[in-house]
Amino acid sequence: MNAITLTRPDDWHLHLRDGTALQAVVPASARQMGRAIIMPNLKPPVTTTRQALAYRERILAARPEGSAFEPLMTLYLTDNTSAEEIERAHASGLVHAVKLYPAGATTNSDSGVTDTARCDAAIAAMARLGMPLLVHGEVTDGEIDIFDREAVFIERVLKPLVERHPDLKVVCEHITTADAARFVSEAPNTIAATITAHHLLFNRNHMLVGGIRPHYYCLPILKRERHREALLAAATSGSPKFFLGTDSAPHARGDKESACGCAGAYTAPAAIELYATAFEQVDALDRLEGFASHFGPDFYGLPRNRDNVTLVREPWELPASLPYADGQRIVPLLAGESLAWRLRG
Ligand SMILES: NC(=O)N[C@@H](CC(=O)O)C(=O)O
Ligand SMILES: [Zn+2]
Ligand SMILES: [Zn+2]
Repeated sequence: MNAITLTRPDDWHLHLRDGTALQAVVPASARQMGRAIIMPNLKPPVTTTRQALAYRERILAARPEGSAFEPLMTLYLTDNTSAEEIERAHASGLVHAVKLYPAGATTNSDSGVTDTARCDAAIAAMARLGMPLLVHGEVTDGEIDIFDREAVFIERVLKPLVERHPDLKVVCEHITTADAARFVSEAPNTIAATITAHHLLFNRNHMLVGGIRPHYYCLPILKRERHREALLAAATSGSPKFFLGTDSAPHARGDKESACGCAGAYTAPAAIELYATAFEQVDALDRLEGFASHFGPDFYGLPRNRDNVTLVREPWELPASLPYADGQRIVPLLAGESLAWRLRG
């Protein structure tokens, strides 16, 4: 096969930042994706509908001329989020989900939730309104090994949460383990997951063997090969519970190549090509369209995109770096390396 045409994909987990960084990264996603669920972990976080709508305007203004890219906004859940704020968000028609960051789990999560019991009223409102809760599923307990934090979160936090709120729609974001893939597969249809391209392509050896490679460092951290294989099996299974979410998380080169480097892989410039590479490894390119373009909107209750994109088998090299905020540069994942598939146009 030398070309594949798909319904235009959407990105159900994307970081666009703000200010000049936003200006630098929006065109990459807008070129590929019809829509994207926009993460609210700005500084300060997007905790109110008003902030989300203002942020949406800034994203719209950063789109290239003629782009129809549609940002789907989210709120950042805190211990103090009220049921009224959830109702306001839902009534806006422009805020599509609410994001749960356990406090301290990842980049800009200091204002996150300390105990989900404190958010019961807000979560009950979401369950009632059919608004999905998007979960960064890692415990933050210092005693739990970083490679175990997702599996422990499922047992300690997620299972009790969905038992308390059986109608709640949940997206387990950027899952990285066989444990999470199994939990989602066996759960009711209210529970789905996004999977990043980098977790489908790489394991922890890629990050740590032969030198430490900071551009592979993201959270949840890359795991063992058996977990990568389980994720690839889930993504290519044809199950509508698993869909595309890049977790493209831009950080300036100096913040990544550092003694204490930031977590996040910048994958937006080659997102669909990276997914195609992963799917082709297991001869499952015929399953890419469902994962990339159908199952996400179906879960969120939105229409599928009506236009198409075409991927062609045409080797190309990712740039070594790209312009970023305030004269800084950003290094995309697989910078300087070659990919077999290229998005046409
Ligand atoms: N994935 C990451 O490693 N980083 C994300 C935060 C997140 O999605 O957890 C970021 O905002 O930089
Ligand atoms: Zn996260
Ligand atoms: Zn993320």
